[in-house]
Amino acid sequence: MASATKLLLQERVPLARTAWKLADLAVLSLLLALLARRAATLLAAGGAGSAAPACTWCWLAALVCEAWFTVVWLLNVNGKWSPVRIDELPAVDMFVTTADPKLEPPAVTVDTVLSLLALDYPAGKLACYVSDDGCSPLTFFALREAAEFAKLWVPFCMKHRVSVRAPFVYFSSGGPAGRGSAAGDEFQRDWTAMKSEYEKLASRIENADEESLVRRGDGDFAEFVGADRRDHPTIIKVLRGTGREGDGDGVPSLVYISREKSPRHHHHFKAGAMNVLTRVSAVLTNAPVMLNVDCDMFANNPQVALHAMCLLLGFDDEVHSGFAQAPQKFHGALKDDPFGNQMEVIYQKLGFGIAGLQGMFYGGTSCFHRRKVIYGVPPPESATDVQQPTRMRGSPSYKELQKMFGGSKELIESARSIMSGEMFAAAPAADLSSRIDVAKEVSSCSYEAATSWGQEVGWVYGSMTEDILTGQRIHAAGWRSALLNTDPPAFLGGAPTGGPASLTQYKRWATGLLEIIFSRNNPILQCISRRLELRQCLAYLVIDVWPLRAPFELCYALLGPYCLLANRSFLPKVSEPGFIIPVALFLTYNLYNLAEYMECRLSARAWWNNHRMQRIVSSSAWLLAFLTVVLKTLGLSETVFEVTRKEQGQGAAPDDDGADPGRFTFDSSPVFVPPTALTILTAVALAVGAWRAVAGAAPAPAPGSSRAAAGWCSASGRS
Ligand SMILES: O=c1ccn([C@@H]2O[C@H](COP(=O)(O)OP(=O)(O)O[C@H]3O[C@H](CO)[C@@H](O)[C@H](O)[C@H]3O)[C@@H](O)[C@H]2O)c(=O)[nH]1
Ligand SMILES: [Mn+2]
Repeated sequence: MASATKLLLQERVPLARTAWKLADLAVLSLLLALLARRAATLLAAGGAGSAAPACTWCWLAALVCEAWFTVVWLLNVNGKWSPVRIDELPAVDMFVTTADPKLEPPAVTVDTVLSLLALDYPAGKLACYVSDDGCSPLTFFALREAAEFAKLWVPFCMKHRVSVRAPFVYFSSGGPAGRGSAAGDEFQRDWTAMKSEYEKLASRIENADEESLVRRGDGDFAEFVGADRRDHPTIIKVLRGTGREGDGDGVPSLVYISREKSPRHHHHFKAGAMNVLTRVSAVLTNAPVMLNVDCDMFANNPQVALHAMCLLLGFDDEVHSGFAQAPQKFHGALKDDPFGNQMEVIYQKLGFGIAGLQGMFYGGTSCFHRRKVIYGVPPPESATDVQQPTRMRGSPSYKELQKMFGGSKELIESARSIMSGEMFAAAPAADLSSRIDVAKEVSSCSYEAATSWGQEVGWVYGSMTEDILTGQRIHAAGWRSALLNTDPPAFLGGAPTGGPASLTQYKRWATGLLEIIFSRNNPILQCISRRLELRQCLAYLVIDVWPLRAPFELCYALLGPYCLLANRSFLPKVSEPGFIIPVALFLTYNLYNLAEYMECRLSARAWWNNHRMQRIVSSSAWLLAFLTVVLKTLGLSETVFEVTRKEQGQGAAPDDDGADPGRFTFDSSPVFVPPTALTILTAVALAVGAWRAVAGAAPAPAPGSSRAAAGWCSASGRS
């Protein structure tokens, strides 16, 4: 039975068929009546011989046959009597966010969207929604073209069981040869045709020009005329799908959304975009499961949605999988991780460790959520928990729902159905285009005013790292999360290349994490007042304190040069017995670290690169994040989400100028000032120390102290 409390990996849902059962019985009674009549006639004929049938043996034979037919009918009735529903997979709404056509080329977004449309999952149960915070006619144009291309691409992927369904990645990974058993003539032909279609698509997207698209102003682009990305009404376009069943050609629905923006309203960056996606999809398809990916995170494993269902439906108790998060992995990653942003060791060591506590953090992308979890519903057995807000208990009234979800009647009705826990509800909307007005209503800037959106409902506002904050709220409600670790990896994305982009990303993360610490959502408070487990709370703190590490590390890094310059020491001297302790610590700590990299099958070079980046990040990105949040707290500045630049097929080849893409580059950003200053200072101090050691070898105490300090400075790996 489908029940809210117990969902299994497999389900038997009985179907009601009363009318059919009555018909079964009617036929059966008629058959029996026929037999009775015949038997009676035969008996009568045997007795009186009066109204004897024309042919007795014929009647006898007929009786035997009809008796047999009755038996067959009975067997059939038995077989059909208690059927169950088959093919019970819940619907999934898939969200893709993009924010800037320059930093996030539309071709990248298109690749991601196509990989989602071609997932191995019933097409009628998938719908893909793209949020475009850039309000870009180019992005819209690219998606419109992709929607056409999908009609060829999806059937091709299904027919030939294509393994990677992001076309750019697929076609750049070589020719059709050696693609499994299907590599026959037909495959060769289809492959060549498809490649040429894809190249046409890519060049149409590449050559599209914003001005002429808008100037031509053909119907589709009318709404983009004069639209400023920071100030424009909502644009929603149904690119595919006149209903839950898509267009009936086996390709899921696709909807483009550029939410309303106005300078008078804070748009809350990605969190705001996700909340609009949540509401728009609620009034269109209202799937009980939602997947979200960044625009550069394509589905690398076409079965990922099926795998996710194993986690979402497979536990005896759904509390174990409020959401299923796939590890962030990167495609075309640079060799030996020069910018320390592939996070493999962090994922395998810390991530898998946390998966053993209350569960993996929500990472902002590559995650399947239950919609009701996003709506703030606590896990079943805690429904009566005293710590839950009253309005979450039982079934909330219309008024309560209105306070939480806002004024849209349609949204409230859809939320009610979701909160009841029904995973297999029937499709609400027949024709997506017929509900655009409702969808626009719920995506307006003012819709969230005086509702729970951004607080207890949806993606939580108030941190640049909205993912960690939102996941933490879910854990604090008592849910656990599951790790979706598939082989091949579920999703692959791009890691930023280059020093500046990488440090900007680290700075944003650190800023957001510190914002969490300084807010009412601080994990310690959540642990005390809600259901965030203590060890999970400590796990959140491991990353939340990133920016707080900066002042301490900076201070420690300054001690070395200071001691060298001032000819003092902050470590035991070589001659002292305590000297062995820092040396042993230094060696053990680094060996421990190196061993972790070895165990994750990474090179010593990768270990060194990561170690180096850690020191750079700490004295640059984390330090600046620390200062940014201090300024924000003092009300002197605002924090801003700086989008990471994405490149198509990144990491594959060196830059145009032939430079090594792993080489560390700088720009004029203030983020580089502290580490550069520190490096210069250390170099000077080392020179002074060395000079003193050589020139002043006579005065007894100095050399030991300088050497120990110098050793420690380079030991801490600062570069
Ligand atoms: O105003 C905005 C800003 C960003 N985004 C989207 O947010 C996503 C993530 O942005 P990106 O610049 O790629 O950030 P990353 O640092 O790579 O993202 C990681 O960290 C973010 C939190 O800092 C999470 O939101 C992401 O999901 C997670 O992958 C992208 O799809 C953007 O298009 C928006 O939709 N609106
Ligand atoms: Mn990203």
